[in-house]
Amino acid sequence: MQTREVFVSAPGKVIFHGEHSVVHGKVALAVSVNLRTFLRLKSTSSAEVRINLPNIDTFLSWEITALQPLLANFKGGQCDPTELDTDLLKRLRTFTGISDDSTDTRSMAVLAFLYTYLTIFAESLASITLTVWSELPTGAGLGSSAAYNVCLSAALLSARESISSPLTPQLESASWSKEELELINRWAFMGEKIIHGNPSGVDNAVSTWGGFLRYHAGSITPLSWVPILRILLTNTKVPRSTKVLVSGVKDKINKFPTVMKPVLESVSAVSCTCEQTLTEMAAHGPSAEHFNILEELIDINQHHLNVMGVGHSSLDTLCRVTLARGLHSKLTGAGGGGCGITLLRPETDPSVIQSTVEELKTCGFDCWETSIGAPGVQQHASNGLSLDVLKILNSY
Ligand SMILES: Nc1ncnc2c1ncn2[C@@H]1O[C@H](COP(=O)(O)OP(=O)(O)OP(=O)(O)O)[C@@H](O)[C@H]1O
Ligand SMILES: C[C@@](O)(CCO)CC(=O)[O-]
Ligand SMILES: [Mg+2]
Repeated sequence: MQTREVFVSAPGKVIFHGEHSVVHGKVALAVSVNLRTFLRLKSTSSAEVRINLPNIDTFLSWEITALQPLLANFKGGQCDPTELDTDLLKRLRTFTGISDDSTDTRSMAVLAFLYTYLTIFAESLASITLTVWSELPTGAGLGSSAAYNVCLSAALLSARESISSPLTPQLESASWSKEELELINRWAFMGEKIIHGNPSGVDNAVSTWGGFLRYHAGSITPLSWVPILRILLTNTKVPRSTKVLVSGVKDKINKFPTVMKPVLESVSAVSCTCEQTLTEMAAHGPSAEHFNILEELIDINQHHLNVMGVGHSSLDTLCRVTLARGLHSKLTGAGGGGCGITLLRPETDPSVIQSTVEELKTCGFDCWETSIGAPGVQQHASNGLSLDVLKILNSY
């Protein structure tokens, strides 16, 4: 391994429509946001692997000689992952003392990291230190797990020289080829399986590719023709676990298949109608009627998500406060708390936005206007990062 230092970053996302249904093969529409996770990987000579995760107050290291036996029965040489190696994951759980039903933040982050590190470096475990820091709230529906997994995969694959280093001396930031991005995405999906249990793959796809995507049963279609949309993001700060919520929806579908399947189908139709409307808006210019349709679709989907059991009283509050000012909101991501999105119309008066944000803040929520369509995973030169981010990444 030649690498001394690698910097990468990957964005979070909002799901416009299709969360949960997408896990069951339905259509979702999602877009990257301008909040990113950053990672610094450094080669060391300490004969250990170290991970610093300041967002979750986790700073751990393992001796390479202690990790090596975990690979004893490993089939090895996996250069393109398709399935999670459940034997290795089981050995990792025993090694770390993390039980099968554990969903706590630190356990999930550590398992995903060790699994990705061991499988990528199986042939020769390298001495490295990784520091990951994110602008995204952890576990709030904005794809923090996907951005984490995409950064891990990109940095580890790059350090292992399984993918190139796209940076040239003239560039501050650069991305990889289509084939290399596909590999990063597939590896990140393994990490998502560890954190989400049964992920659809939409979150890691958006974090890898960036932009606005239609996602359907593993097939990713970038939407290049979309109008400029203004979105208010609200974090209710109610903690939740995507894994637990996804598994709750599955239980409900198994219990009431004839009741729930039409709901999933209807959400899929909402995604398709939304896509159609966005395409028309981009082609002919947005009209008030287009915005009426987008708002109605938001309301319909929010009701469906409540039917799936992933609503929360904090999200009801968000919908009520915004609707009182004529604005429409829905949860985004796995729900159960976490974040919601509110669509702003071009004619929405700035004073209305300001008073909405103020009232949401008095409810104890964080609320801000976000910009969407950020670039996907990137490698950075140190001068391609802001001084603030660099200071954090270099302080461990
Ligand atoms: N900055 C980070 N540092 C360490 N671990 C992180 C970080 N961001 C995310 N994680 C890991 O991802 C987990 C959160 O994943 P989860 O899927 O529950 O939420 P999310 O990805 O933010 O929301 P959603 O999946 O609904 O978009 C955390 O518990 C932690 O294990
Ligand atoms: C709830 C879900 O649909 C989206 C989480 O952002 C889960 C997934 O697609 O993996
Ligand atoms: Mg997640």
